[in-house]
Amino acid sequence: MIEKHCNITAIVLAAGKGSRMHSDTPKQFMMLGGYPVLYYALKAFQDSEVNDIILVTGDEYVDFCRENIVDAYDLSKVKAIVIGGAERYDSVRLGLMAAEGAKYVLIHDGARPCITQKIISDSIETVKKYAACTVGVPVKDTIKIVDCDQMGVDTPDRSKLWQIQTPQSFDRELLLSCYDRLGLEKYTAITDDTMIVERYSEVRTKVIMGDYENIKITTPEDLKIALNFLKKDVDTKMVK
Ligand SMILES: Nc1ccn([C@@H]2O[C@H](COP(=O)(O)OP(=O)(O)OP(=O)(O)O)[C@@H](O)[C@H]2O)c(=O)n1
Ligand SMILES: C[C@](O)(CO)[C@H](O)COP(=O)(O)O
Repeated sequence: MIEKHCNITAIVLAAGKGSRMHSDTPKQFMMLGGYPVLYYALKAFQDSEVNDIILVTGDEYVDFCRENIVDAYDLSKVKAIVIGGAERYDSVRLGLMAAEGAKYVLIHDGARPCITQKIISDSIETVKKYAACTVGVPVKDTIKIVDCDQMGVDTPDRSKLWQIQTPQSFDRELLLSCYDRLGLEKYTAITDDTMIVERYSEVRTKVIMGDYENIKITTPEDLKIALNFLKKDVDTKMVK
């Protein structure tokens, strides 16, 4: 049975250092089209059917986020600003613990500003049915497995490969129980939350179509690409 009325919380991650961006300012706080990168994801959730937003950031950026982003843009659904951890999954765990009362959580990279309302509503509809869901897109290029000398080892069948994005959406109790089983061990190879659910539960994650524009800003050229994707929305907002 699909539940209609339950608390849905977005957990927006913004505690990374952005080492691959090579910028003094973490990428989520860099300006893009007149707004901080992080603003776009928060605004998308503010305008969506999620009830609350938990923002996870570095301890030195809590005041900055509150004053310059949450209050400045009247993002009233942000119920807490939580201090993150060393790895992405540490930050998720801390956000998850703060999302008390949520039946479902949508975990999203603050560095993915091009998220759409369709992605959010499709994720909510799907997590209610499957308990674990991620958005992604089928890969367009050939993917090669290489060894440490960068010599080709194998070429997986592309028809089975998807590039995974966020939000990743879960029944909160399910994800919490998987994080409990993960414990405090350190795994550098954990790059998303669906891996944790695969490893520590029997639940299979439903993968749904995201959007090729829902890119993660990781390296400098991504800023130019995202700006193009966002430009029409930015122009519309600017004239309001
Ligand atoms: N300890 C961490 C690491 C990452 N993130 C967040 O997770 C998202 C995806 O991570 P990534 O792109 O890897 O960001 P960084 O860790 O900042 O980048 P890098 O790996 O280049 O240092 C980002 O919104 C980032 O702020 C986080 O909240 N806490
Ligand atoms: C969660 C993620 O965005 C899905 O593509 C990605 O795995 C995050 O990886 P990162 O190394 O933290 O950027």
